[in-house]
Amino acid sequence: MADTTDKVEQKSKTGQTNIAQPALSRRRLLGTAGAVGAAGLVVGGAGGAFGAEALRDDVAPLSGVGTAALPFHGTHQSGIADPAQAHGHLVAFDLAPGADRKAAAALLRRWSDTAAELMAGRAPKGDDTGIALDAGPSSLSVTFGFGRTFFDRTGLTGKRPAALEPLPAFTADALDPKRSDGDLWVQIGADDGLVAFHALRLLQKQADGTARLRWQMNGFNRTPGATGRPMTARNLMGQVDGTNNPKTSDGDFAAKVFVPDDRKGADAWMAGGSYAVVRRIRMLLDSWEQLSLDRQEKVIGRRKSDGAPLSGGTETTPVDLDKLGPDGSLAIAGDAHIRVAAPASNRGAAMLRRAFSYHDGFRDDGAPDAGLLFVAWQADPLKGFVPVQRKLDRGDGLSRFLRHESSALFAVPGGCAEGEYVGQRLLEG
Ligand SMILES: C=CC1=C(C)c2cc3[nH]c(cc4nc(cc5[nH]c(cc1n2)c(C)c5CCC(=O)O)C(CCC(=O)O)=C4C)c(C)c3C=C
Ligand SMILES: [Fe+2]
Repeated sequence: MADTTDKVEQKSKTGQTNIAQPALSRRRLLGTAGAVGAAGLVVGGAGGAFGAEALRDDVAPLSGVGTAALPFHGTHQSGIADPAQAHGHLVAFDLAPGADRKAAAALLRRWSDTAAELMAGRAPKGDDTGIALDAGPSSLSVTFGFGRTFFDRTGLTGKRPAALEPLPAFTADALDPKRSDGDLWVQIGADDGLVAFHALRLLQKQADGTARLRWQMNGFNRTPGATGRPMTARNLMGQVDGTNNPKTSDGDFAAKVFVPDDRKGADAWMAGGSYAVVRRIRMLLDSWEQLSLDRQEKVIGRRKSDGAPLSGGTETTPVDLDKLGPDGSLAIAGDAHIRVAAPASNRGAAMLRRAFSYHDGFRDDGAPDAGLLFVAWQADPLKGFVPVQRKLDRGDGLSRFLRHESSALFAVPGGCAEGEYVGQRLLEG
């Protein structure tokens, strides 16, 4: 998951703007006041002496979540380097029989135009459902990608990137083909559930006749403002997840995540783009929750409370994989998830993890059908997800609590300029 520490500052770094909205709805203002009031109640309830201490600087002021907007136009698509939003929809479509390259281009144009309007907080052109009428953009992002099968169906086989070769089979895979792969992929994220669903519904309607829904998954993350101490998000196992992601401020961030601009040959159209590996990973929460806190922390190699590595320090302290404990054993166990997944254990292989949690009810045995919609972004899957998953698949401490249930790989082109649409360089180049 993308690092969400110091979210306000990071959002501005990644191009997010706050749209001035003089007409904030009454309900929105009441909601903010209500949240502040609730925080006040907690402070008051904790007693007088503690009340003063609770007014510490590290409690962030609540802000208008609805006013934040991400840019649709630019070098890269939004929804990659930006912090993951509170609500997510991942959707794959297959082209309808007879839909050709021209039809696909028209669809990407329709989708891009609509996404640009919605992300700016404007009403879409044409018919609207009204689902998000009184809401601001709420950090909406809409990100489009192409699956391997798209290229044959549109006569573009010659432009299919080598990086879209199918992912290798892993021994722990229990993949459902109906919820895997797809010709087209749309990732929608927003900090408001109605704004996210509104985008999903409009794009689905606009696909009518050209593309059919193949699979759809819904996810969530912590809502901005839900905690007074904004930090890296937690997953459904309770772990702080996303700490050691590449940071946008790292000198080599772009090299790890985005396809370089000087790309030549069949996949030159992918300049500024990225490859998304999408995996629905169910967590075996009944088994996981039976582990003691100590065992859970050893499985990951980090403390559960604050995400600090077991080699010492705070969440952001670099991990010391060589550190020995007082008894002479490794502070971070040999099979700890962060040891096995670390770039240092995988010849530098790195990816940007930007996940959503999911909960789809309960299975027949009563276990939660819940886990992670794992989305990993990288310039080349063979230098990111693939070598790391190969290593994890040999059995890190976490693997026995996970089931990989679906998988897909998409080529996500760079962003487009105003007046253009995402994928234009592929479809018209
Ligand atoms: C193939 C790549 C990875 C899969 C699949 C994966 C699944 C997965 N991970 C967690 C929880 C955590 N992962 C953490 C770190 C981490 N994970 C990967 C890769 C995959 N994880 C990497 C590359 C790293 C960073 C390693 C490092 O350099 O230190 C952590 C620790 C905090 C963090 O750095 O993010 C947690 C927690 C779950 C629950 C999961 C599948 C459901
Ligand atoms: Fe992980």
